[in-house]
Amino acid sequence: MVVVLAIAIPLFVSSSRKRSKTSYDGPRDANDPAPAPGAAAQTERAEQGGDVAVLEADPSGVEVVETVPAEPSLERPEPVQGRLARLRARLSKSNNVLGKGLLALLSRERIDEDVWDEIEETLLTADLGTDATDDLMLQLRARVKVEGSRTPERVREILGEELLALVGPDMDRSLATDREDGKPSVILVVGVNGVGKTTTIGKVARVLVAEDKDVLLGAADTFRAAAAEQLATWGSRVGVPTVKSDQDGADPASVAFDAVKAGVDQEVDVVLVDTAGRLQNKTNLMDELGKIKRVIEKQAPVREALLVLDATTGQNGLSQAKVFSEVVNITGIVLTKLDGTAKGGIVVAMQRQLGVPVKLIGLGEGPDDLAPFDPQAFVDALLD
Ligand SMILES: Nc1nc2c(ncn2[C@@H]2O[C@H](COP(=O)(O)OP(=O)(O)OP(=O)(O)O)[C@@H](O)[C@H]2O)c(=O)[nH]1
Repeated sequence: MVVVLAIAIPLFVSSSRKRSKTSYDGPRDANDPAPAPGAAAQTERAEQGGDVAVLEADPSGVEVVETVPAEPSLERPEPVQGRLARLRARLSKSNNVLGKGLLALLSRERIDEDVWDEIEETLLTADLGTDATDDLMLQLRARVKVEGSRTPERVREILGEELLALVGPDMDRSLATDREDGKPSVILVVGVNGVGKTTTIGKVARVLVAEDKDVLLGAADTFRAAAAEQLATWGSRVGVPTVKSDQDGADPASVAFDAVKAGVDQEVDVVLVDTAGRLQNKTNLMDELGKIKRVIEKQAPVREALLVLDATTGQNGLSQAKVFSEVVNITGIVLTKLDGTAKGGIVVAMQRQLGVPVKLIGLGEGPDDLAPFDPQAFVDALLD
């Protein structure tokens, strides 16, 4: 099998990233090994605008081809700070149903059983799930009773506090993106097809580049040939290399192995591994993902397994989610397409069902439309 490692070398780096980091062809950090003989000449040729192809024998018998297309300039990803605040308008559908709808109902002077029924229906419509809806109803009834007359400001405060408690402000939503024990952090990304895995990996790579991390992508979604190409394109826009196979239907575990090996050899901070979601049955899925994880862990532990879920599928996504969580130890959820749904309550439902935090949310198709999930900013966006 031939594995292609596509590395985009910029001619002009407009961002503040260190020039050498984007090429991964020489000493990038203080602790990096000395460059291989010829590396300087290779970089020089690339800087002059030429393509470079390096063939080398991999100890596992896999032929590795390294191509270095010259790129005029790299994109500069947006800083991550305050992204959810910037993207809050994208939650407008959820905001109208969950936030504004509830605020209006709870602000009524008299809240009789009919109004409570409407409140319950609103929560269920927003896909909060029955458990969370029951809990929130209990809390709201108790607080409204104690409160007596309510100003709109007070209603907003109460609802804000209760929604925040439901979303779980204390869950650890950090991503493992630092090297540990001299190894890169490997992040495995799983989920059914079409939920936005490849797009999410591309966006996460940009987030990491904005944080000045060295990143490498592994295209272990070998089911759809275009997926690997799509991933490599995302990477090349920000100078991140992709390890992929040039063969349709290649063994995904083998690509994952090569990607992590390249990540270890090149001393990157993070290796993000894309996987295919099109698997006919659970046994097949278990076998394939299990194998991918095993071969990766011959070289470095999988520090994160992110499950990507499409928010627009609502409660239907939950059964898929459960299957994946039985196969791999999910450490976080990425909820995509929250910009296209009124069902913002799905954040709470997913977390409750799977017992793991939503770490990232997708709020559009743009390259920087992915935000770290911040419970307070999320609740504020729903209510304001
Ligand atoms: N509106 C919106 N669209 C999104 C978001 N995330 C991904 N998409 C779109 O969803 C579609 C599918 O995304 P992919 O990344 O190809 O999905 P995938 O899970 O990798 O699919 P396969 O490779 O077929 O398994 C694309 O058109 C994306 O642009 C999001 O947060 N909001």
